Amino acid sequence: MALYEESVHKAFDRIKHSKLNAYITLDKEGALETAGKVDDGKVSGRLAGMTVAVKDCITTKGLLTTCGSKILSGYVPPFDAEVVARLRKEGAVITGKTNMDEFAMGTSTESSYYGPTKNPWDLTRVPGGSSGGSGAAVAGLECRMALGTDTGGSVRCPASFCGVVGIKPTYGLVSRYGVIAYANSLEQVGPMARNVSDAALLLDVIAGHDPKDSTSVPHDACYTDHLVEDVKGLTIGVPKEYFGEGTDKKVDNAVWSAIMKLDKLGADYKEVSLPHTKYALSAYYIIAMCEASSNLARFDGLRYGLRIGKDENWHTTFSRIRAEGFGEEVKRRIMLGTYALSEGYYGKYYLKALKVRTLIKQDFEKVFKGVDVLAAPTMPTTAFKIGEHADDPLSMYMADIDTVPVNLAGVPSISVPCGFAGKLPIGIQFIGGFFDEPKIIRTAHTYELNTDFQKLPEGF
Ligand SMILES: NC(=O)C[C@H](N)C(=O)O
Repeated sequence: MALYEESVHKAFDRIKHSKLNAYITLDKEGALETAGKVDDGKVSGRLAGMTVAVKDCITTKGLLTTCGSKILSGYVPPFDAEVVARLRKEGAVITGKTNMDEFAMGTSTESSYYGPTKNPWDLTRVPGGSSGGSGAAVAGLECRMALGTDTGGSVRCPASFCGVVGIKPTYGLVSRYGVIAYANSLEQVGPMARNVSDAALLLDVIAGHDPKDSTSVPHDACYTDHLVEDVKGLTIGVPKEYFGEGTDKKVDNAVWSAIMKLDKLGADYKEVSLPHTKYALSAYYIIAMCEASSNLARFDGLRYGLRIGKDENWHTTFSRIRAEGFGEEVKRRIMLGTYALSEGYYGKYYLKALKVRTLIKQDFEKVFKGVDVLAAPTMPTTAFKIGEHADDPLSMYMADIDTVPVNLAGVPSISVPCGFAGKLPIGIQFIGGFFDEPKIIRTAHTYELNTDFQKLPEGF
């Protein structure tokens, strides 16, 4: 059997016996077809023959796309998202659609209608979210790389919990055309992979201007050119608000060891402050829920997706479909977002949150005048137990404390493994200024080359 076809068979064999529930939909037939064409020399490109899994909120022509929700049951898009079209153009072998928190709302992948995904390092724990299926599939060798989306940490959190690499690009760098929107002003599609080189390669393919997305920015760069081992003269800022209280001691220590390692390799570090960090979570959740309440108004089951009961008047049918089709967390956010946007509360919540967002952005702009990159924990803890936050949504929101400021500001960040607490991986994030992906990729790559935290979970 030819080389790439064989690698597809291997991946699908692993998936068949997997306990992870990383995928919602598989496309073995399509994957074998593309791999066969690569083997025959009919398809080529920078990702030729490489297996890539795609988060289920990114539309794929002819392939079920559910966003982890019952309301999109049976929805098969007639078009590809721009990022998917770019994958195909470069010869990628798309394995299938990965599990996720419903409409990307969550930090654990537990809110998926299709059941929770398990963490390959410990099956009793969550893989992080909302791109938990992508993180688990990469860590569990069920694909070589994957796409996720990061609205408030959804790529970096599962990267951290699953011991892989994840990038949240600068806002506007990657097209959102064909990405089912949760909170447009915050989200970006980002690569996930087992090492920085693969993540940079995937970013090369998906980044770049797309006239079909009005927020897409013309900006050319080759990220794989920056896979150099060199941090000499680089100044690393260590934001004091990201350490200490609320952060697991083991996470704190691992991140500090990473900073010391980079110092030894020739970088300098200094403590800095991002003083508005403490307001980031509230601002993020208000803005994200407001945008979600507006975005999700389009799901009425009348044109596509779930259709139940017999059709009655418009209002009854519409309400029944939405009541049945959306899960609890999605409903909570629609209601809270609608409330925050309503007359009398709009100024008090939504407008205020936007003002806080500006202050947070300014914090980053100021700090990057004195440092090249920032280093901080990606998550304040390692992967938590499935069900641990089930009855307390607020405690789940709190886990996003270190990731959401980056989305509010629009700057890029990369998460890489930096140690273990017991058998559970810990992640460090390197944050850059606008379009400073080359710098954070160089820092992460140099760090990765000088450490050995790129391990496979036991049994894989
Ligand atoms: N979508 C994300 O980036 C995840 C974030 N925890 C949220 O629920 O909004």
